[in-house]
Amino acid sequence: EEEEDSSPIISRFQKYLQINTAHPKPLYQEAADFILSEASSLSLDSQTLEFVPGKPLLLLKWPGSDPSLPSILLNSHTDVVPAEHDKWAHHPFSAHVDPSGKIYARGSQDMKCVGLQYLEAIRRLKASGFKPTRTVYLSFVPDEEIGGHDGAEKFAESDVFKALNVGIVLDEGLASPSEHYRAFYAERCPWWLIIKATGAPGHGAKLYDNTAMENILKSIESVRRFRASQFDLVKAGLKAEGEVVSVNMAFLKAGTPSPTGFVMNLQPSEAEAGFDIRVPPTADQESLEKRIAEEWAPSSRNMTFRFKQKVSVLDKSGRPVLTATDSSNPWWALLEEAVKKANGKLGKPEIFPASTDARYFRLQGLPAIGFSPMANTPILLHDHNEFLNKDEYLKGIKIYESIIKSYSSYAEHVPAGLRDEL
Ligand code: MET
Ligand SMILES: [Zn+2]
Ligand SMILES: [Zn+2]
Repeated sequence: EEEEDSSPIISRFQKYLQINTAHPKPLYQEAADFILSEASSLSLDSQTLEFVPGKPLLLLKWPGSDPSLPSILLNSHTDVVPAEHDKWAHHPFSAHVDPSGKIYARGSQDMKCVGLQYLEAIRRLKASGFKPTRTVYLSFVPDEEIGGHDGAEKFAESDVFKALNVGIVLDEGLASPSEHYRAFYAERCPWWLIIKATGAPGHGAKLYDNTAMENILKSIESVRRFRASQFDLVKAGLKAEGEVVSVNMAFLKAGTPSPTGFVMNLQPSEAEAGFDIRVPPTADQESLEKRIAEEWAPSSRNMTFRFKQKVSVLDKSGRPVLTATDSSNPWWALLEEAVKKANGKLGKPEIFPASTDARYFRLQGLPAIGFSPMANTPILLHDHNEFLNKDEYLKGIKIYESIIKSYSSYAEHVPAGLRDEL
C-alpha cells in the first residue's frame, strides 16, 4: 500500500493541541471553530448544541445507508487539565515535535488525539469510497475534566440524544506502556470526601484529649491503613488498579493563621482533610459508607463529613454500571477483531481507574467502551510532559479506520434487552 505524506495529518493534530482548552478558562469557541472547519472539509453534517451558554458541544454526523439501525457514537472531550508551563521541557500548548517524533502537549493523550483520530479515520474511509450502513455520530464535548455536568451528562439525558438512536458508544481509555492496547468496560466512581474534626482549643503546651488535631490524625491513620491494604492487593498482583478502592489525600486544612504563618502555641479548634476516593462499580458501597461514618469520621470523636462529589456505583435499578464483555455484547468481539485486522493487539477488558464521560452513556443503558489507541506509550495524562509519538498517533488512525468500518457495517440486530442481561 502506498504511504501518504503524514505531515498534513500531524499539522492538523498540532493545530488542535495548540488551542488552549485548559481549565479554568478553556477556549471552547476556538476549539469548536476548528472542529467545525474539519467537519466541513470532510462534508460531515454538523450541529452545535449549547446546553450551557459558552460551553459548545459539537455533534457531527456521517449518515448511514440504513437509518433504521441504531447508530455509532464516537465521543471525545475538548477540554484538558491545566499544566504548569515552567515544569515542562516544551511549552504545553506548542505541540512541539522532538527529533524522535514525540509530540508534546497537554491533551496529546487526554484526549485530543482520539477526537482527531476519529476524524482522520473517517477521512481515509471516505477517500477509499467506503459507505457506512449505520450512521456514525461524533460528539466533541466540554467540561469532562470538571465532571461533565454541563457537557456529556446533559447531552446523554437530552431529547436530541434520544433521537440519535445510539447503539454503542466509544469513549476514552488510557495509554499502554506495552504493545497491547487497553479497553475498558466500566470505571471507578469518584467520591470526594471532606472530613472535619472539632475539639476544644487550648494552650500549645498542654496535653489533653480530644483536640481537633488529635481527632483528625486518628482518622488519617485509619485512612492510611485502609489505603495500604488496598494498595497491597495491587502490589501483590491479586487485583488490578481499577478493582480496588483508592484513597489519596487531596488537602489538609488546619491551624490558626497569623501574619507570619500560623500561631504556634494555640491548639486549633477545627481541622479538615479532603480525600479523592475512587470506588469500583462492583465494590460494596454500603460497607465503605459505614467505614467512613464509623472509622474515618465518627461522631464519637467530634467528627463530621460531607461529599464534594459522590457518584453512585449503582444505577437507578441498583445494578452496577458496566458494559458486558461477553457474547451478549457483540460490540466487544467486533472491537477485538477490528483491532486485530489493523495489526493491533488488545489486552483483557479492564475497569478504568479514574472517571470518564462514558458513565453517562452507560447510565442510559448503552454499552460504552473506553479505548484510546496508544501502545508503547507511558501513561502521562494529567502529568508534566504529556506526549504521544507521531507514529503511534498514525497507527491509531488505522485502528479507528478498522473499527469504524466494522461497527458501521455491522447489520445484525442487537437485542434491545442487552442491558437487562448485564
Ligand atoms: C469526576 S470529575 C474528574 C474527571 C477526571 N477525568 C478524573 O478522573 O479525575
Ligand atoms: Zn480524558
Ligand atoms: Zn483527564
